[in-house]
Amino acid sequence: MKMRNPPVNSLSLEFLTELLISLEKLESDKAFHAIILTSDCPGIFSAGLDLMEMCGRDPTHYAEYWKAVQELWLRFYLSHLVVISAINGVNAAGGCLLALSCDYRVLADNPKYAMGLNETLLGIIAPFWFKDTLVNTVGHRTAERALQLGLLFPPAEALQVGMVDKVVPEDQVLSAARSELAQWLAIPGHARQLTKSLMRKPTADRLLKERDADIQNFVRFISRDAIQKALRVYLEKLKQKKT
Ligand SMILES: CC/C=C\CCC/C=C/C(=O)SCCNC(=O)CCNC(=O)[C@H](O)C(C)(C)COP(=O)(O)OP(=O)(O)OC[C@H]1O[C@@H](n2cnc3c(N)ncnc32)[C@H](O)[C@@H]1OP(=O)(O)O
Repeated sequence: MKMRNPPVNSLSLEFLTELLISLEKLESDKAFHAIILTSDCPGIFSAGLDLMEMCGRDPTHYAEYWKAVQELWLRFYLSHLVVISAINGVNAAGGCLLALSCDYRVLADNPKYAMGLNETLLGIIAPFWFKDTLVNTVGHRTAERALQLGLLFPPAEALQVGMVDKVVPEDQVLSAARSELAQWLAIPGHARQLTKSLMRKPTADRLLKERDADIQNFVRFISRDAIQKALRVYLEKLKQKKT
């Protein structure tokens, strides 16, 4: 599955919906057993959630958007398919969450390709299920430091803390993901799927139990004047970087 939403694969509502439909199609076709998730945007895996969806819109839109974000995470996190990410670019916040929801992560060895949950740098907060997904991957202490500081880890550090499983030269990221896949596909499917569910269901259930409250919380938070201002300032900084 090659993500293509130029220029930065930001996860707009439309793009989230496309990803969701693609995933559902693959999951419902018995011929498919695995996905390699990668990017078609040079140097960028994903810039995360689309800030334009969270800025200057009305509460109904925020609620619709957040429901789609939740849905995509739940589907990826609990997918019965083997999902491996071949991370071939910088990967921030919501994009990093997508990679963390995969079963295995291969990252291209380029110092520019940092990844992490950098929400605090924007003056916003990673929701509890982003946090849980990170904790399940790197452990509590590393997650606590990474989340508070909004750290984006370059490849060597991402490997060291366990945020990714393998770092390979850039031209080998897809072949390395394919090689890894062979090992996962050699395991009896039902046993692997049930084990995945056993490991992940408690984390997903936390959100499933509180889904509506989580939407309301997001809408309340993102609608605050101070948060809207912080997002506008961040977007402006991104634009000024060019001049
Ligand atoms: C209670 C809970 C409350 C809230 C929870 C919210 C959780 C949020 C999760 C998120 O995912 S927030 C998004 C975080 N993402 C980032 O911080 C990444 C921001 N982007 C960048 O750092 C860079 O763009 C880059 C990905 C490193 C790429 O850099 P490059 O120099 O190649 O491109 P450029 O910066 O010029 O961007 C091109 C173009 O794209 C716009 N852009 C970038 N990122 C986003 C984004 N996330 N959403 C929307 N638009 C984005 C950027 O402004 C440029 O636009 P322009 O061409 O019109 O100037």
